[in-house]
Amino acid sequence: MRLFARVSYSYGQREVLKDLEIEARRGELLAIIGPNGAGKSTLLKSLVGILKPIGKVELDGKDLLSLKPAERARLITYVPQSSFPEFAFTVEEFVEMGSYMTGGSVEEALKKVGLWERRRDRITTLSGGEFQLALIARALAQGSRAVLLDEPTSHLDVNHALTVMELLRGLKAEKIIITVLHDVNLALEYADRLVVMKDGEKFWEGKPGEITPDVLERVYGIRAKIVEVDSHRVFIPELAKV
Ligand SMILES: Nc1ncnc2c1ncn2[C@@H]1O[C@H](COP(=O)(O)OP(=O)(O)OP(=O)(O)O)[C@@H](O)[C@H]1O
Repeated sequence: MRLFARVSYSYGQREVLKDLEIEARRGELLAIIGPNGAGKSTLLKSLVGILKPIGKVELDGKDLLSLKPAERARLITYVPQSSFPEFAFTVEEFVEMGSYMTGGSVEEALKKVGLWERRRDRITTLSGGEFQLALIARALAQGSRAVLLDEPTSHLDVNHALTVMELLRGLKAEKIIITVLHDVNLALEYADRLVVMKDGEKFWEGKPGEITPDVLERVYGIRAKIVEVDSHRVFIPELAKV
C-alpha cells in the first residue's frame, strides 16, 4: 500500500501548501511536525479530500481526488483534532458512524483500542484520552487502507499519549498511518520517517535518527539540543529564548 501526493492549496489568495510532495507506505509510521500555521492540518485535509487541492493524491495508483465520498471513505480516513462531543451517543453508536458508509467492523475497532467494555457508556462520560481512542476506533471501523491523524496526542497526559502512539505503531503493519504531531519527542521515538513542514513547504524529510538540532532550531526558531539517553534520541529545547 502506498500513498503519493503532490499538492498545492490556497485559502483565497493565500497559498498555504506550495507544491508539497509526500509519500507514505504501509509498514512505516510517518509523522509530520512543524510550527503552528505551517500547513499540517491543511495538508491532511487535502489528502483526504475535505479540501480540494490542486495536484494529485494517489492511493495504490487510484486518484483519490476524483472518487465519490463513499468510495474515498473505503480507502482513506481522517481523525480530526479532538474536540469533545456534546451529543449523547453511546461509545458503540459513535464508532458505528465510522462503519456506516463502508460496513467495517465496530467490534474489532472497539477491541483494538480497548474500549469494548465501555461500549454502552455515553461518549460524554469518557475522559479526554479515552475519547481520543474512540475517535481512532471510529476511524478503524471505517476499514480504510490509510488513516491520517491530526495531533492525536495533543490533549493527553504522557501515559495516554504513549498508549495512542503504541496503538499507531501496532496499526502500521496493516495500514498506511500518517500523523501530525506537536510533540517532537514522540515523533523522534515512534516515527519511522519524519516530514518537517514550514510555511507550506517540506523543510526536511528523513529518518528520526538523522535529524539534527540545527533543522529543529531553524524550523521552530529556538535553540535546541538532541541528546542520547538509553539509546533514545531526546530533543531538548533551550528554555530561555535568546
Ligand atoms: N479556513 C481557513 N481560512 C483561511 N486561512 C486558513 C484556514 N485554515 C487555516 N488557515 C491558515 O492556513 C495556514 C495553515 O494552517 P494549518 O491549520 O494548516 O496549519 P497547522 O500547521 O496545522 O497549524 P497548527 O499547528 O497551529 O494546527 C495558517 O496560516 C492558517 O491561518
